[in-house]
Amino acid sequence: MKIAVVGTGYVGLVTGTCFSETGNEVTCIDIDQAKVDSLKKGKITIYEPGLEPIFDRNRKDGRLKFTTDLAEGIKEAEVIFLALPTPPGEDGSADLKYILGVADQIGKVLDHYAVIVDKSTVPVGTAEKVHAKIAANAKVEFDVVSNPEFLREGVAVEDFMKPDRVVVGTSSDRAKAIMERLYAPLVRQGNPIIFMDERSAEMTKYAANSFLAMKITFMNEMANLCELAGANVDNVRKGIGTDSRIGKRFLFPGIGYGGSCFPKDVQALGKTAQEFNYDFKILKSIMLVNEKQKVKLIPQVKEYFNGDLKGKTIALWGLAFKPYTDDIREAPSLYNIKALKRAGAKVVVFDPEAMNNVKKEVGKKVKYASNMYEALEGADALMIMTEWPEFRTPDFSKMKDKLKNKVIFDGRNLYDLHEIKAQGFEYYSIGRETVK
Ligand SMILES: NC(=O)c1ccc[n+]([C@@H]2O[C@H](COP(=O)([O-])OP(=O)(O)OC[C@H]3O[C@@H](n4cnc5c(N)ncnc54)[C@H](O)[C@@H]3O)[C@@H](O)[C@H]2O)c1
Ligand SMILES: O=c1ccn([C@@H]2O[C@H](COP(=O)(O)OP(=O)(O)O[C@H]3O[C@H](CO)[C@@H](O)[C@H](O)[C@H]3O)[C@@H](O)[C@H]2O)c(=O)[nH]1
Repeated sequence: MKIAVVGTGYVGLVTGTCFSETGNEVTCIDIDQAKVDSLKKGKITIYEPGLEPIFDRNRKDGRLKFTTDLAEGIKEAEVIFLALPTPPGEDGSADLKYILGVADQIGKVLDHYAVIVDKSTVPVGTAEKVHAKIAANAKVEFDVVSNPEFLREGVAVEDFMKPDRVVVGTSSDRAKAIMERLYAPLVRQGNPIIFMDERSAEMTKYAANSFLAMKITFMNEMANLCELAGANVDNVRKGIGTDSRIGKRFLFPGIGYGGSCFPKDVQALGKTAQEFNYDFKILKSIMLVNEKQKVKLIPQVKEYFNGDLKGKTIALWGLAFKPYTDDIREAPSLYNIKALKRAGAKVVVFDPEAMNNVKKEVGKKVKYASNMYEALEGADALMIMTEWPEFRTPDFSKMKDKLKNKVIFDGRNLYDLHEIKAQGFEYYSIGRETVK
């Protein structure tokens, strides 16, 4: 099948690359000339484990092409994916200017029947808006389908190629048959394609992200209570996660959720509720708790230094919003850097992948170490922001040699309490007893 993907960012590149792998002819379109030039030369523009070999193979075989020209890119495409940004607008609701702008352009150049697919995360009612925009100019028949994407950064290829489910919202039998054919190689592995109406499909995406954010937030609040009550949240997590009605995943407490999706999508669903005059109380709580949780360790760091961080050097391990990505959008590390700087501390950071992105955002306000141990050289304390695997099994003696004070503030519960005690560290983590 010939398909086009408009927007070649994270989701667009994964979508285009994976669909070329299942034998389709894919053209990815982006307005960013530098991005398209780089992709044409074979230089991948995102860090995503496992994507590069598939990208290389299909590009070389001519199944994966790139262009900045929308009309050329969608020529003869049976399916046109919109994988465009939907950032929060000024009031927190999803900004549809990219989607509707492209829909307007498509209407002007479309010269054959095609299924236009909203792959971006868009509020309920968007498929109708996209339809109206295209219809204003289109001289041919077309359908608009909602097909939200559920991939996670870092495991995006796996999530795309073996989806738990594929959700397709459409009221057109013609579009349904095309989507069924396109997804057949992926859903054949036993994972269902769930057809529904457009509005329910749009709502499903926000429901999934908000539910997961709620699960994490619940555990963060449980962790805070466990600390006060002398319980261990890790035990509680295991105790409830084994109940299949609750499930083991997304129960890990920490310093809040971040990334390009949960924060904006919980906020946008809240805005949708407001539009319909519905007071969705739990969403408000999720956002409030998460804001506080991100900087939860800061008061403990201050207390350790008797309230004064001026002149103290704090080392940060981990900057990305989660491991296996260089993405720092809404990363808790950025909020902690800000809080530490505001309190007068010096900050030295290390992350295996996200250093360049942080340099662009934070510049010279912090010092950049070339490895995890260099970050500790003469530092007064260590804070852990991201659970990269190399931080899980460090050389503790090397750490003790370099750190001025043997103290760790761990936002990701990386270490066993007995082991860290045996190593002689003072250790603060989330929802567990402090080791002194
Ligand atoms: N990143 C994720 O993990 C993820 C997962 C599921 C869903 N989503 C959703 O998918 C959508 C896209 O997210 P993303 O992370 O891929 O965004 P992104 O910012 O990485 O990529 C968007 C791309 O669109 C391009 N673009 C902007 N205007 C354009 C135009 N007029 N024509 C062509 N290209 C244009 C940009 O240059 C950019 O390359 C969002 O709605 C997001 O919520 C993201
Ligand atoms: O038990 C957990 C699991 C996750 N997190 C945090 O939650 C955030 C989001 O993690 P994750 O969901 O793995 O990352 P994303 O790549 O943002 O993926 C989410 O957002 C995407 C964009 O909408 C969706 O497609 C995915 O299904 C959804 O998981 C990160 O800050 C994690 O540190 C926790 O604190 N505890």
